Amino acid sequence: AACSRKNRNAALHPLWQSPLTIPGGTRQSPINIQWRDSVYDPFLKPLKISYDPTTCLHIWNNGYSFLVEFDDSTDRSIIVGGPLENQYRLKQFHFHWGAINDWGSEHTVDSKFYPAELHLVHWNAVEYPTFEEAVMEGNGLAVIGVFLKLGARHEGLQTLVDALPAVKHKDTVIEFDVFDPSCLLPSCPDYWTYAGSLTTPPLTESVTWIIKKKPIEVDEDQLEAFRMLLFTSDGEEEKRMVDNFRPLQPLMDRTVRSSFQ
Ligand SMILES: NS(=O)(=O)N=C1NCCCN1
Ligand SMILES: [Zn+2]
Repeated sequence: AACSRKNRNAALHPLWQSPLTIPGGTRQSPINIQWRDSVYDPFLKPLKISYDPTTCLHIWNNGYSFLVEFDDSTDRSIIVGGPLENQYRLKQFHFHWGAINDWGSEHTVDSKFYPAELHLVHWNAVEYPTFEEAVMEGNGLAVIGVFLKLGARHEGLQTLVDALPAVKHKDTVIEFDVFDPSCLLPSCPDYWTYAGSLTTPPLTESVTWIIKKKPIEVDEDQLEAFRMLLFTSDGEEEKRMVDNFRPLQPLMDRTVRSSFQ
């Protein structure tokens, strides 16, 4: 239904029943990254990633996406460096994708959508005791975003794709006990970074985004495997899990920095 201007803030995103705009929000995500407006920052360090594949726990369909969750009770899977002042612990990764290949990513680059986007979610366990507390703090989270483009089959992703039929319905889970998510990262070290928010509830403005410049390639069958998941629980009328991305948010008073010239 069309939203008139006056109650635009009351508009809810059909998928998450969450506000399209956070009242007073000044650093919401996702955003369009205008390449020529990003500013090279020579002081940005290389991002250092060290994941222990045995910290992988399970895959579950939470009704928005499918999440691969990790044991974040120790510092065995962490990232450090880049724009970050502390080290951050890996908690989970998940994806956003479209019904067709023309869209699906949350961030865009020069207004171009990719068919899907991977988010690796980390929290600042140096300064905060739990993920739930870190979610409420401006420097609480760091999310690495990786674009997926249509191309060659991705062998590392395939082990994940093979497990998806077991989590077809909302609130289903399958054990997944060894996986190294660094196989899902492009080899190129280049990234953009900016201060933003979670793109699904609680939408808090607690995320240092690190968006990789280069996409990874996946093939059509692998994208189709994402699209056969369901938003709905077993026994309900089936709704395919597609278009689970939040609309673009205003940049406001922010600069996107690049680690490359
Ligand atoms: N798409 S996102 O920004 O990663 N949003 C998240 N919300 C809940 C906690 C994990 N991540
Ligand atoms: Zn996400």
